[in-house]
Amino acid sequence: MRSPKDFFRPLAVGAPTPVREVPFRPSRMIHFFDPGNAKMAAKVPSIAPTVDVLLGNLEDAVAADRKEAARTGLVEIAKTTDFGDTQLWTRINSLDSPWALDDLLTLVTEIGDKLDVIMVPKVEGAEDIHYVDRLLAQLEAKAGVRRPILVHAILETATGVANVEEIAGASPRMQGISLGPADLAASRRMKTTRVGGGHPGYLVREDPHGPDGTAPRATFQQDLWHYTLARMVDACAAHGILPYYGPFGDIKDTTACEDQFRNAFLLGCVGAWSLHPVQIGIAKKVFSPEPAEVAWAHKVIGAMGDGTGAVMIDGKMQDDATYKQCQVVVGLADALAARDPELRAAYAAANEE
Ligand SMILES: CC(=O)SCCNC(=O)CCNC(=O)[C@H](O)C(C)(C)COP(=O)(O)OP(=O)(O)OC[C@H]1O[C@@H](n2cnc3c(N)ncnc32)[C@H](O)[C@@H]1OP(=O)(O)O
Ligand SMILES: O=CC(=O)O
Ligand SMILES: [Mg+2]
Repeated sequence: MRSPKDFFRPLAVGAPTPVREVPFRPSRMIHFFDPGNAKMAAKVPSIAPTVDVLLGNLEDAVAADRKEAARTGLVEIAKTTDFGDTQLWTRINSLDSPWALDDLLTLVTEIGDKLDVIMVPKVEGAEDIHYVDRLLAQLEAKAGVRRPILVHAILETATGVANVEEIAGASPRMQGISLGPADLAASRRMKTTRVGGGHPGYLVREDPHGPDGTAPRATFQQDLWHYTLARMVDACAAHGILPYYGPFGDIKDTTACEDQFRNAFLLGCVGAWSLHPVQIGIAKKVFSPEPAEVAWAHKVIGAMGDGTGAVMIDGKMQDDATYKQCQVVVGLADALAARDPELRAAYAAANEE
């Protein structure tokens, strides 16, 4: 095992120095597109200004005989598109596939200076991140890439979930983790065929009541993903990296998508994937704190002075802990407002009320 003193040393001579802190850049939606699909690729310049992250997907959803076209397409798009301050990410093929090595070799060599984050699917443990970490350092050094490309893991195997803490802390390149509910369901042998979201069969039922216990008993649908998401959020927070909800596959059910995204937001996630343009606005709405909530947080911070002691505001007790909660909300709102003029105006208006 390497000494902790070496944790922030480059893994190849000439590779850029690893970051000490993951930069917090808004990433409310990671918008997936297939760079080998001409129709989707043509939409990239118009979608780029409307999203926080554009992700050229090379893995699942790209057919085996279209893998090279997707890779080549991404290189072309990265070289010819002005992304402004929108981040460009990619999802490479899984490390046990015949394409992953060429994905990394080609992308870092050709567009390493354009890529912010590489998403690695089906990560099982720290060893997967170590493999990518060293290879990236070698390729960055060879290609003269000057800032380190960060790594994002998808949590989508039972083994990955069992090892989530070590994955989160495996490298200073670790930017974040997304829940991958579709592959995770398969890996765990769960009996859902949906991509994320709830299931009507996963419920609790009210106790028997009424005369002789025969009254109709209400049922309450539960969240299949709560345990994993909460575990993932804790692992990410403990290691100073960012947690995300992944895909919601029922594109037409925008209401349930919004609910699932909001659960993730409330639990600590900073964003989710958008698979279709209709999900972009949902993620933007959900992962931006409500203006009234931001105004409330400012009010608490203002009333708390140096952040210690206890005060009452509108009948609610505030102390050091709620001060910190409010700082989380205000910190996020400030970061989003710096990128999003509409949100900036909405927050300013709510503060003045
Ligand atoms: C479990 C996982 O791994 S999830 C991650 C992997 N999956 C993906 O990345 C899926 C990405 N999304 C898609 O492939 C598509 O959105 C699909 C297949 C779900 C639906 O596609 P379509 O049937 O074409 O949807 P629809 O007809 O509503 O599309 C409307 C328009 O939006 C375009 N569009 C659809 N999805 C996207 C997208 N993600 N990005 C950009 N444009 C898109 C379509 O090309 C179409 O364009 P047109 O109006 O010029 O014809
Ligand atoms: O890749 C995502 C998933 O849900 O599987
Ligand atoms: Mg998957």
